[in-house]
Amino acid sequence: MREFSYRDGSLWAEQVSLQHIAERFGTPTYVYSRAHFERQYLNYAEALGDHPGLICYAVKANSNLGILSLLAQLGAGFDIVSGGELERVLLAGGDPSRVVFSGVGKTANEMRRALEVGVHCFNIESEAEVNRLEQVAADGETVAPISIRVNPDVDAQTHPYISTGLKENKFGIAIDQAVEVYQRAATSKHLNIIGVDCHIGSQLTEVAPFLDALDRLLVLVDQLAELGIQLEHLDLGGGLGVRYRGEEPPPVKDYLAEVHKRIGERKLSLILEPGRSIAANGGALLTQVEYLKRTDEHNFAIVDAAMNDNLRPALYQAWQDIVPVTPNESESTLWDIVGPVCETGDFLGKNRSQSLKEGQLLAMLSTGAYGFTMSSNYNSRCRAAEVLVDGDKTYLVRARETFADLVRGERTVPEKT
Ligand SMILES: Cc1ncc(COP(=O)(O)O)c(C=O)c1O
Ligand SMILES: N[C@@H](CCCC[NH3+])C(=O)O
Repeated sequence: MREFSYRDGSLWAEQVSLQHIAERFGTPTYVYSRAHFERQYLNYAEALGDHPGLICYAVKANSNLGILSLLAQLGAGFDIVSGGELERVLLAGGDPSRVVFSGVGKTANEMRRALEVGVHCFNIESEAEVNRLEQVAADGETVAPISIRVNPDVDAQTHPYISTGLKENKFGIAIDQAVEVYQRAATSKHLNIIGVDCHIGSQLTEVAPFLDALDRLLVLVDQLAELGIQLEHLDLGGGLGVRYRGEEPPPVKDYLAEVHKRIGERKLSLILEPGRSIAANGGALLTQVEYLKRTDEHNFAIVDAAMNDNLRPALYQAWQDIVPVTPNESESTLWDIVGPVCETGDFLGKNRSQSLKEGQLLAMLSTGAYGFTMSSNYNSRCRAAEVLVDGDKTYLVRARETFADLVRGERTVPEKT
């Protein structure tokens, strides 16, 4: 996390101290580093080299308009999974012709809107979806560009909840049925087959599973070419994993060098949909210690951020570093760092060695991806503020929610008559 570092005994994001951000915007607050997002995106774009291709940032990782706009300004493409994400991309100035639309449950309305704005491609996940998209395109007297998401049945060797490329997962079309679905789609004058895609899982720290999937996809690409179905692109889905706690993901350029070697002379452009590796280490969740509570079993530090702000520890038992904004020299003890939500599973970190005081500020690191986007209002908690740091400037890119936001659209009912 190069952009988050200690200076003069305190933690900074780029040229702004987190202490200053907490004083100005309160806690809990997500803090993002613009430089990190830009560097990570450009790392992918540069690794494409002279090969044709498109980096479609996975909006689900962090969909704040500030983040999407800075990526749009760099010419990024976007991978979306809902109509809401599409509208965010458009509002942020993203180019719809660089958007790929993934997801197993696209509604007819979402398809219509995506056709209207001209997305690059629909990543189709089932035969039923082929039929629905064909109908929507026919009704609109247009042609929908499509790719079929195949499920290559490879083990991504990641957490089972974020593994998506095995036969038992709900995603994609089994690779041994893909030819049949392509042939069916090829009969339609309202569908234009342009690609193939897959996504085998997230937080992969080895390239081998990606390359296994690629090898299987290339067999399919060649088979389709023999049948007269020539694809223009191959989309390998999400990006590499990140370092949360000692993981060492390989450099993107090594990964893409292997990919290009395998694609060889085929006239295929490459699409990637990285989310986590662009966003995760560009964010920190700032929180304040409310209470210290010691029991016979445990020391609990109750902080003002909770599972509704960052669900990853509760959902995946994920580890993310929690560090003091201003470290002190006192002796450390083990703490469970927990939130105020009424759930035993509401923790941010367990058995963390810290020297803590009430009122102290902590930063939960590596929370730029799947942090705010997975947050909720559980326990009627207002969602956190989001602040983007750019050098010595700070932008409040999402105001902290208020009680009025919490109850917007709700109403009470009259007394029973
Ligand atoms: C279809 C698709 N593309 C891209 C991504 C982003 O993956 P990652 O954040 O691991 O780069 C995901 C999420 O895992 C996904 O489901
Ligand atoms: N939400 C997950 C990643 C899921 C990716 C979505 N396909 C995480 O926080 O690790």
